[in-house]
Amino acid sequence: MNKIEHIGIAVRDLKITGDLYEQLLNTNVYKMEEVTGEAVKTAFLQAGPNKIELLEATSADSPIAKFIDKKGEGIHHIAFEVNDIKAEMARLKAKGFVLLSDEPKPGADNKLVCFVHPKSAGGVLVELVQEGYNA
Ligand SMILES: CC[C@H](C(=O)O)C(=O)SCCNC(=O)CCNC(=O)[C@H](O)C(C)(C)COP(=O)(O)OP(=O)(O)OC[C@H]1O[C@@H](n2cnc3c(N)ncnc32)[C@H](O)[C@@H]1OP(=O)(O)O
Ligand SMILES: [Co+2]
Repeated sequence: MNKIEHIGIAVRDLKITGDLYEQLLNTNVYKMEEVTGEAVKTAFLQAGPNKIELLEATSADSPIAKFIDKKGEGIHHIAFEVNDIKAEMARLKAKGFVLLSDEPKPGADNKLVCFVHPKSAGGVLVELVQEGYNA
């Protein structure tokens, strides 16, 4: 794992919370993108070297909708950058971590992603992201 690539925050309204975070971080949303495979739309802000990903559900069965229904708005996941997502998935699987997909999936921001079940990671939803994937 190279670094924290982004922190994912579940929000009810991307525009409202995006505006709030622009004030908070004194910066602008630099990218908005829908990820249909995850039933989410995202907004990205940069805080120095760190990235914040705001996520709004696009359907009632979105993981973000379920999360907000259960826990309210707030930090949803931590994403780590990896060099070789398939090798990392194999390494984690061999160590007994529960992965939420057998293969990496297309993510936002031209990434390839996979998730580790929060029950495997001390109650934290962990995302692995590999840079430079072009769907
Ligand atoms: C890929 C696009 C973008 C990117 O970065 O490129 C994204 O990040 S998309 C982010 C949205 N997509 C996902 O989150 C996909 C992975 N998530 C899932 O598959 C589910 O949300 C899952 C399996 C984590 C939970 O789904 P489930 O249907 O099992 O919901 P439950 O409410 O029954 O949860 C079971 C259990 O886990 C706890 N939980 C759920 N979500 C989280 C979370 N984000 N962080 C910590 N814990 C979580 C939940 O509280 C339940 O625990 P319990 O003790 O039973 O209450
Ligand atoms: Co993410």
